[in-house]
Amino acid sequence: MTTEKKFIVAIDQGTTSSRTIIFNHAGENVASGQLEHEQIFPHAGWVEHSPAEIWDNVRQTVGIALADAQINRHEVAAVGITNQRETTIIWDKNTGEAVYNAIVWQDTRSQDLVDRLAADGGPDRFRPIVGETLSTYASITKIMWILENVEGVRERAEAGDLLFGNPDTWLLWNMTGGVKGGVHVTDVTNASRTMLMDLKTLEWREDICEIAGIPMSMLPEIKSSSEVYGYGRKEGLLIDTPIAGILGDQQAATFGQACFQPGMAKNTYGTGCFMLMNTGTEPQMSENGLITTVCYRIGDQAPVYALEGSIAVTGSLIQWLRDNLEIVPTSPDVEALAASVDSNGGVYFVPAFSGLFAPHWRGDARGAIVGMTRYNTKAHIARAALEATAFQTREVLDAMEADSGVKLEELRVDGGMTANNLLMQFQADVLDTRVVLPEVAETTALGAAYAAGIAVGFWEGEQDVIDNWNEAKRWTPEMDAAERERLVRQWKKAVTKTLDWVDEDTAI
Ligand SMILES: Nc1ncnc2c1ncn2[C@@H]1O[C@H](COP(=O)(O)OP(=O)(O)O)[C@@H](O)[C@H]1O
Ligand SMILES: O=P(O)(O)OC[C@H](O)CO
Repeated sequence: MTTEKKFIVAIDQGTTSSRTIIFNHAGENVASGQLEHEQIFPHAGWVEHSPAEIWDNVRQTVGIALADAQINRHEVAAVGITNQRETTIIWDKNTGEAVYNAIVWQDTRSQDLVDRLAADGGPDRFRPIVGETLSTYASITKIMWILENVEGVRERAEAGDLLFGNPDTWLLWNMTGGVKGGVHVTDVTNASRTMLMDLKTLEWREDICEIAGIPMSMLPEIKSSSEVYGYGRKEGLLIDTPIAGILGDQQAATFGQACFQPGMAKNTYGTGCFMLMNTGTEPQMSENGLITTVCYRIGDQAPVYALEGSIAVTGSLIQWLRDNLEIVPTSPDVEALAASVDSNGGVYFVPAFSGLFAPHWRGDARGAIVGMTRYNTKAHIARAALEATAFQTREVLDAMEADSGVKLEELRVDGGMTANNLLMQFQADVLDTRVVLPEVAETTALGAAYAAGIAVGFWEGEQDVIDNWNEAKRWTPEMDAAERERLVRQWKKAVTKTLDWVDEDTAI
């Protein structure tokens, strides 16, 4: 049995599935395992996951990936974790059991709590400190909801028995021993999505916790994105292996895409879309509806910040066409259906299913398909659904360019929807910017692998990431400028039709 450390294990705990990918020193994917988990929708606007199922699936995918690669823990230099951010889990440190399901980032049940916090000082009251406007997106009101609505939880939290974490923290605690000494830690990128961390000091804000009624004993210790947090538990497949990297999934993709220079940006096209632009070592506040977030921090080096445009519904709209309208058998089939017509036929589909996130932040918006005439077919709706991803991305890029003063020459892309050639060409056309896909499509897992590998000396640093990054494909703008701006004006008009929808007459 060899003891040479040749691999890094990356765990990517996402919204729809958990993946484990094993990378070699060249940053190549050598093996993987993936399992989907149940999406629980107890009421309109509520989205939950089972924390126990997530932990179980992650353990299984580690086993599948190790078996697939035919390697054992002795060949693994370190483990990195990346995760869906904001999603909130609270559990009992004595039993290891969650007190409630994970409340997922898309969940809008905490709107009343958002309004309550905003009543004193407005929705931007914490923004200069934490980098974002109050909305149902961040963890803060999800934690408050559990504390205020699940029986007995507040008392147990105040007694010091309960722990909070996003999926990174939940997995790390379980992987390092759980009730038998699990490590209760998060990294700066995940902490920056709670609205409880001060972006400058990188510490929890006592005053915000007090206003929200969140006992600070529940909160994990905040560490960098790249250092050894703990070691695999005795009972696990990765016993004694250092767990040495944690990044929120969108920050991990930014890292894996080697966006290390201020002004470089990536967009990930998955369930939602998340564009991040590296803005350097000082947090830059947005004037245009973007989030200021920590991009990464390597050990005790200065933190690097990003501006982020988060779009709630993109790939999930294609799933909705598949599952709810049943007009395509699988998501990839949307491309052929959309390509069967040569334009959207005047149809615009604004998928404000969870309200509108960046750059609008309108919880009162709801979805609308507008511009329909009797001429239209399901193909126009499919095309409008795909185009919605590109238009929403254009709004975010406009905001990012206005905030940063950077005219983006190239957008690096990744995620499931980048397989859609029609969408990617339309994206380049609507942005008037080159769109570039790297060879390794799993940039999220790769970013977490790099963070872990750098911490243990498997890789030396950012230059290795840059050297291993290779372009696979590019789309260049072809659309006439007048046509582009006409389409964007129509899109913006469509957006106005979705606003102010939710009021006292709205049934759900
Ligand atoms: N060829 C395609 N065209 C359009 N959408 C697609 C295509 N392939 C996958 N998708 C969408 O991409 C999403 C899956 O991408 P992925 O990066 O795995 O997402 P996540 O990490 O958010 O779970 C799904 O929402 C799916 O509908
Ligand atoms: O799991 P994903 O890829 O849909 O990403 C979710 C984001 O982290 C939510 O902020």
